[in-house]
Amino acid sequence: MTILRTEKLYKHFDGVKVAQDVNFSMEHGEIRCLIGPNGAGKSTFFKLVLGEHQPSSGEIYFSDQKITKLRSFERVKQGIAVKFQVPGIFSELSVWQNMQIAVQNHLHGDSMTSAIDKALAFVRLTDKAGELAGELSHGEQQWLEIGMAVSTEPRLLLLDEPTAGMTPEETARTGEMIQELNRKGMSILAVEHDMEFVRQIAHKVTVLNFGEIFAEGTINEIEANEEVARIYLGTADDDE
Ligand SMILES: Nc1ncnc2c1ncn2[C@@H]1O[C@H](COP(=O)(O)OP(=O)(O)OP(=O)(O)O)[C@@H](O)[C@H]1O
Repeated sequence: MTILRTEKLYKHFDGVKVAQDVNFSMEHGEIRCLIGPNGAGKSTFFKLVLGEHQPSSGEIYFSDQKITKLRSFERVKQGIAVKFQVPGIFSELSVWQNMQIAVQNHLHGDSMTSAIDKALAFVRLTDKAGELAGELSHGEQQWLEIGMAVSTEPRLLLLDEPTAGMTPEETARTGEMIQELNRKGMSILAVEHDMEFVRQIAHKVTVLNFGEIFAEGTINEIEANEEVARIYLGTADDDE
């Protein structure tokens, strides 16, 4: 059964096509990585899924329910969460207060407290609950955001470059976190540039180019695809 599916999705900005006939589908329980050159339309695709952009045409289905016309908050209620690349934390508030903001529209009282405790333990920030979010390291800030995104136990988690700016250790830890969430049943769609990280987590990879699905397959298939290498990975021999 699919968790996310798009049908002939198109998005134009003033005549410029940024999503073209995108027929995307991923299964429940899958970790999918979305890769592609700068400007390929990866963030736009996320925003379409989240309802931050309306498609020019086409449909979006979440767990077989059509969500194309739902507003963003309604999609969140259905079980879609996101962690964008640009930090969405309030640096002058504490780690706990940030978590509270993420959860308060969904839970109250004891259930809110226990959801926050659980999420903070998961991202290993329990000891830092009282610290200002702005004083956390870059990696910890990213994890706080992951904690905020998963605190409501979404069924689908969208991650936009979750390891950007991280040290190799932080990147490895983030990969483990994603795999742990996935073992608990969460489906994950991640935009990622770090191919080593993609190899660590992805069940399958989708390559976008000029708003179109250019290729799809396992990481081995994608890395062996010379056309992908030419447009993106920069490893193909162009000299022939
Ligand atoms: N609101 C907008 N108005 C007009 N054009 C836009 C808008 N948002 C994105 N675009 C254009 O759509 C194209 C796809 O952008 P998008 O940010 O989705 O690419 P991306 O694959 O996420 O790139 P990157 O890897 O650099 O983040 C780009 O040409 C961009 O300039």
